[in-house]
Amino acid sequence: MFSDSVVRKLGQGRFGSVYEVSKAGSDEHFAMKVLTFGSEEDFVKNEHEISKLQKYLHENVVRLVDVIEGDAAHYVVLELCSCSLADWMTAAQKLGTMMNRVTVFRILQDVLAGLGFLHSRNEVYGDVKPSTILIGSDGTAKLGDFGGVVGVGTQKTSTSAECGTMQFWGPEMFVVGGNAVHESLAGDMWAFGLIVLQLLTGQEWISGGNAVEIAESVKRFDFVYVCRQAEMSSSVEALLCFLLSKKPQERLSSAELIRSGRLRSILGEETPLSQFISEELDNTRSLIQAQLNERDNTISKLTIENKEKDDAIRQANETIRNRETVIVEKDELIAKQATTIAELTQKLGESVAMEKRLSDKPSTTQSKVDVVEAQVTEVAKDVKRIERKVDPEKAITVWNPAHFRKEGRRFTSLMDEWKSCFSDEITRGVWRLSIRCDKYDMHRFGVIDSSQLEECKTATLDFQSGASVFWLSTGTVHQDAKKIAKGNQRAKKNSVVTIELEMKRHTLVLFVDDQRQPDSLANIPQNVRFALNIYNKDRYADIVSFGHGFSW
Ligand SMILES: Nc1ncnc2c1ncn2[C@@H]1O[C@H](COP(=O)(O)OP(=O)(O)OP(=O)(O)O)[C@@H](O)[C@H]1O
Repeated sequence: MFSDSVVRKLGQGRFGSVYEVSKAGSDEHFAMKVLTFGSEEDFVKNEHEISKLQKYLHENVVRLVDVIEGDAAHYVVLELCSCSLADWMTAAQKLGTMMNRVTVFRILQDVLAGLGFLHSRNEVYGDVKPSTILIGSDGTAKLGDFGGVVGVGTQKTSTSAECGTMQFWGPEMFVVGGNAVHESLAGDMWAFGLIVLQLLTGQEWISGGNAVEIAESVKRFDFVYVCRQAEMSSSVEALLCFLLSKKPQERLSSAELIRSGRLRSILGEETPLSQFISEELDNTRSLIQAQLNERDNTISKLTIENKEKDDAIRQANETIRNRETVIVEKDELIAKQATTIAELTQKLGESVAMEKRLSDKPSTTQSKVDVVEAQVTEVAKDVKRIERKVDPEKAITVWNPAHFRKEGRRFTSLMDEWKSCFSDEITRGVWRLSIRCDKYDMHRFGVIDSSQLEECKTATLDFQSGASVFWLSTGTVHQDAKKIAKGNQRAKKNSVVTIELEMKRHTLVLFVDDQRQPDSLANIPQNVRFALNIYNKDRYADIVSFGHGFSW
């Protein structure tokens, strides 16, 4: 019925919060006290307070409207009052005003009536203080908190946290350890006396920050001294003498005080009540309004602050979420890099192992070198044998044919004589020889008929002898020593010139810098060798590549 209709928070007690609520479907407003229960003990305490409120109906007791029992709290719906006496006194203090005697009288009379009602039923209110006295919408003061109500003589010892504010305990209530004993009605009258003094002087008279200091302050308290200080009338002093006596049995009971009419005679004597009523109600209203405004301001300030805090928290959460995403991405990147590193490390390990395997086999390599060198020696002998047959007049130098097999080999002529080199005999397949000369002047290379080889070696090795079938000389391509190929490009210094021999078709094709030249040679004999021929000192030719080629 009252859910979802909270208008604002009215106050906060030790055992719960109080809210203004509106009743669904009506304009009626109430106060709702939320008494939570975390334990069986709390539950019993709440039930105690509720049962007392249910039991006592009086115009100076706050009216209980309804009780709703939730899973973890009792929702106690009460008549809505304007404020507590404590709120009013604080507001008056802030405005620098004092309550006039009539107001004071009216409030005290209401409180006394409430206490008298409870006391007549042998109940100790147990928590008389400005914050438990509520001012109703018509200005009537009411006892508003029944959590401390106990039957007279009930041996109830409670801690300061449970039973009201220690500043209002009578001196007899203090027992060892800062606890209170509530068993007599006189305790309520002491607190009532303190409220009289506080309302008349606008000041609190019991001080102290902790239980021991407060107990000391109560025991030392001397109302006569206070009355003199505050220049109270003797009649007020006389009244307080019967309320603030250190001996409980000397205090007036609520019934005696009501019967005696002392409150009216002392406080109401100066001005007839009627004169002040309307003025006082106005004052009350403006004070209450001032206080309500202040509360609203505080609430709106807190709302703004809370909103700012919420925004800040939201932003911080957003930043954290973004950072978490970046961290996850970085983690993934690191994981990927770790995998790559592991793979590379494995590959490195494999290549180190391979290197080690290779370096462990020097003897194999060495033996290959030995074989090659032996072959070279054999070939050198061969060459010498051939050279011996050469006509010294027309001597030519023949290089080792094995040179052809080595890419990058450079042939150099140091003397002014022909120098030649012939590859092994070629009978089948496709073969290519690429060569780069410092100058194509006096360089020749091509293929030569094997059957003509001896003649070529012994004769001045001039390809014009007819033994040659194809060659390049002074940058020009020649065929059969006579014919200059048509349309073929001239080779320049450092051009790479390639000849491709195809033994199936018996053709020889020329390339200059990878450009196939139009004029090629057919009818190449069955058995041929590649030939390289240099004339002139300090000339050289590099074999760029030699081996099986591809047919075009
Ligand atoms: N019926 C009511 N109408 C208007 N305001 C109320 C009502 N009941 C309580 N309040 C406000 O809520 C405040 C807290 O009330 P509550 O009874 O919970 O605690 P208290 O008696 O002030 O303190 P404690 O319970 O700690 O002694 C009061 O001081 C008062 O300002």
